[in-house]
Amino acid sequence: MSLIQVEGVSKEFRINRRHKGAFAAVKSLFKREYSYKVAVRDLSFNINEGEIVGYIGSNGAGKSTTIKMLSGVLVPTSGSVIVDGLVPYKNRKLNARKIGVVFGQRTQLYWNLPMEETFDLYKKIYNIDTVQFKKNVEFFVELLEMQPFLRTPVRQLSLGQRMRAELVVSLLHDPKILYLDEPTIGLDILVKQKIRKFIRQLNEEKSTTVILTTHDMDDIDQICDRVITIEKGEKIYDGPLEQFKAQYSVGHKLSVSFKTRYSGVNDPRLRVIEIQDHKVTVLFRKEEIGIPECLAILSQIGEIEDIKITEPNIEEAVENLIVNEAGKVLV
Ligand SMILES: Nc1ncnc2c1ncn2[C@@H]1O[C@H](COP(=O)(O)OP(=O)(O)OP(=O)(O)O)[C@@H](O)[C@H]1O
Repeated sequence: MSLIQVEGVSKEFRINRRHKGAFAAVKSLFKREYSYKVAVRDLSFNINEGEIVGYIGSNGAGKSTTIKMLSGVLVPTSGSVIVDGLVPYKNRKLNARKIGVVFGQRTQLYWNLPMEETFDLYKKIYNIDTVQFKKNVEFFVELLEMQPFLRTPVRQLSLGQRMRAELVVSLLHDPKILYLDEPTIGLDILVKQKIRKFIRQLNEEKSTTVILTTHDMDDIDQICDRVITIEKGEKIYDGPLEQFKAQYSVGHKLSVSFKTRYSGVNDPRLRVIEIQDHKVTVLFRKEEIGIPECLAILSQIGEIEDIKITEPNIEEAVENLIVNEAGKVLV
């Protein structure tokens, strides 16, 4: 049976309607008016133990609302959520022992305490066995290279150091599932790489199931095996990352600079997307035409000075998928 089972889940928020003016404020004391916002609609998916799933979509698509229902913070309006045999909102305490949560924009750390003492505090909160605790602290501190700043108060840590600390406190009690909401937001590329590598190692060594929401498509590319895409509250894709990229990417990009002015190419497999004097950029699909053949065709136009090939990009694939789906709705 799957570790996480989401079946026909919807979440609707009731929003207080406010009218302008003093009279309207008085009137609203007697008669409240509401509007409703459907944040998630008829959502279903299953996630097995040990999977790393990227949960992606545009701003306001419903990602955080889903994670909050999985972690028991929000109650679904309809449908069922079962996490490791429990209904999260009905068993918040038990569920909390099975999950770790990191929200990139919110902290679980204590400003004035150094990490060493914060770890001790979490040991008490979760009542973690001493042997398990020591083993975990050692393991995480080494993997995330945290030794140099264990005794520094949190308020003096950099954003990257704090994010590593957030990860550790959410993992000290060995949760089966880790929910990560924008874990690399605002970090420099070196720290991002460190965190991505850590998440993969965690998954390999402890089989932790990871659900990651992010707008950074490199996170998805480098961490996840499977992608679920949600748009306007509805699931629009669920499958392997590689299939997602192959199905929705616009293709490889090839930019060629000529010694002389670019004079035009006529092959349906090469889609010209940009022309600048001596330079042309074309899109092509590797299934239709290989790079050597592309270059052979382009070299007939003139002498080539420089080339640049860009791999399909997952960001474009997401945009493409959303445009496709919007088209379907309109038809
Ligand atoms: N407490 C709330 N009350 C009313 N509406 C809400 C509430 N929380 C979320 N919403 C609305 O539900 C929709 C989904 O929001 P949600 O935060 O889940 O999106 P998201 O995919 O996480 O977006 P982002 O990528 O911007 O964080 C949005 O339209 C949002 O405004």
